[in-house]
Amino acid sequence: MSLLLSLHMQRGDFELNVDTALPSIGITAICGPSGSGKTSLLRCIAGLERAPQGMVQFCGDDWQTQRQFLACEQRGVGVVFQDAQLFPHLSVAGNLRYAQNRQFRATGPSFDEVCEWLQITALLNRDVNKLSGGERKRVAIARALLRHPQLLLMDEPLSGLHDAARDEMMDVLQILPQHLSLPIIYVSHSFHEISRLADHVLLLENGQLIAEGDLVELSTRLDLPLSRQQDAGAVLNATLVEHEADYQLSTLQLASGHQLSVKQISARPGQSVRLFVAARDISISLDAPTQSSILNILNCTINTSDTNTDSNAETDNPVNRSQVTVRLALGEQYLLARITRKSYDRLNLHAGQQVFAQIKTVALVNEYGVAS
Ligand SMILES: Nc1ncnc2c1ncn2[C@@H]1O[C@H](COP(=O)(O)OP(=O)(O)OP(=O)(O)O)[C@@H](O)[C@H]1O
Repeated sequence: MSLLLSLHMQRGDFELNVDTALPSIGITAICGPSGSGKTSLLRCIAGLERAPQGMVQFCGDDWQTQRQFLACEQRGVGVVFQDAQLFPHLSVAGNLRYAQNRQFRATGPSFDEVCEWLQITALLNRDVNKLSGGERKRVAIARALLRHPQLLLMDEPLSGLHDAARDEMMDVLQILPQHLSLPIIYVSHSFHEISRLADHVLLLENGQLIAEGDLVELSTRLDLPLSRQQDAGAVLNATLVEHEADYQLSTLQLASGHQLSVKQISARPGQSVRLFVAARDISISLDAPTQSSILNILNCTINTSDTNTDSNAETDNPVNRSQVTVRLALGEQYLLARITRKSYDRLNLHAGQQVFAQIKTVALVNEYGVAS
């Protein structure tokens, strides 16, 4: 663990309390609803804000103790804000050169490498005031990386982008950890973003850390708000088995031995891939369907169910709710299935029952990524 945090801060009615140790590799997401304290926590880590009772230590270096407080510049962190904050009087290249001339460390990626990863080489001579929202964000990330930070912090870097630009940005961000050996902390309220990008997750609610851990494990826990979101689902680790070139499909295998067909992906056999299976894309059958167009029919066991799924329902009584989220065990991994309470009752589903989960292959299109 490289980033030790003990942060306690009171602001009117809002109280932030976070004690944790974050991993030194990969992307850690800070996730939670609006006002839960995500940005406040990020700013405390960056040294842009001081929690009066706080301790921050990075790789053995004290950034904040009772007696000292290093400012952002002294911590050597790169920060990407929601609104990019580019220098308006400088071109794209000018913004990048400004950062390159103020590097925290000698070691780090080159100018050309960063421009290639962020796909901004063609933009270098452009006026930053005439860039699209997505382009501005990519330049802001490049600028942060060119300072050679030892930690990269990003606050909702995809906010304000339309769906297509958001997907493009996620493609770019997804490959960054493969090139960089620095930890990234990523603030977002979007489970869709987090399921694609993060390895480790901190969940905040009203300033309190309610859960923390590996995304694969947290994504299917029914006691956490992630499983109640509209876009809830399971993040799974799988291995690419083979490609079916004739059908433009690829076969993935889970640790349990279950196999899944997905749209052909650009990984090699044996390579690890991450897969996201949305809860709403799974249906449950008591018998193995034999005449079905659905390719992915997985034999699994009901682990547990959440009858309080539609949290916006007007009543707290589970009996009056329309949806149920069912957690299905595939060996050590889990899937979530979102079904109607009517189907749940009609099939008399219960924990321990053997069932078949059906997942349409086309529902898995674009929901995967090659693991870093
Ligand atoms: N400068 C400030 N002064 C006083 N209160 C603040 C300040 N900034 C934030 N707050 C309050 O602190 C709480 C946490 O805010 P914060 O911005 O950290 O939440 P968040 O989870 O990042 O929210 P969002 O997703 O809406 O950006 C909120 O109640 C907010 O109103």
